[in-house]
Amino acid sequence: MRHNLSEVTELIKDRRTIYPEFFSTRKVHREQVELVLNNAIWAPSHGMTQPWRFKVFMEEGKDKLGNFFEEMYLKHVAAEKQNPLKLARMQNRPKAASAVIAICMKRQEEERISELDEIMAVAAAVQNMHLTCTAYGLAAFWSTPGFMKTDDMKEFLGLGEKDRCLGFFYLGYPENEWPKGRRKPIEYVTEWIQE
Ligand SMILES: Cc1cc2nc3c(=O)[nH]c(=O)nc-3n(C[C@H](O)[C@H](O)[C@H](O)COP(=O)(O)O)c2cc1C
Repeated sequence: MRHNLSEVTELIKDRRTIYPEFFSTRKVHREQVELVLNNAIWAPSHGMTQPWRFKVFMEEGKDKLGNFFEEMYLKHVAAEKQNPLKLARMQNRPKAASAVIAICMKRQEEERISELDEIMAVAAAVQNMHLTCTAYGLAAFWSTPGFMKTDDMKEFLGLGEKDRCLGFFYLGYPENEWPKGRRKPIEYVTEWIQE
């Protein structure tokens, strides 16, 4: 065995989504965010395109992001569906976090690799990030608001026409006890074909 399998399994099972409303005021340092990103980039990618791109919002950058979220919510959520509580949450979440990382996918100019493969590679990178956070004891949340798909978002993040924003990754320290997770056992999700 090349690694401690029980530790790896423990880490994978311990990874949890913790929302920014449950982050404490303790700050995550830039060096920690750098380590999280340095682990992200070891994800696999088809053709080694390494399509992940990150925009890290910290300090005052988070205010900019929160204000932009407010604007996007008001613009892109139909007036009759708007909810003041959801709007306030959207705007306040970046403030509650130490860092918010915009998760982006850079599309290859030649489009040799399928868009789905590029997106899956970025998702693998996000899992690396989330596991690294868990190892650190950091709370993290991958958010995918509907307006991430808009041209406004692309412009805000400086993305190209074929690139994609795949959501926002919030980091902080948890305020409360680490939550427990649950999953359906593999019998519910697996079919074995042996003959
Ligand atoms: C691609 C992706 C997008 C997600 N987007 C949201 C989201 O927009 N809002 C939300 O509340 N949770 C979101 N989540 C978190 C899931 O709700 C969470 O992973 C799930 O409830 C399982 O909990 P766990 O992460 O603690 O195991 C997302 C998760 C993934 C993988």
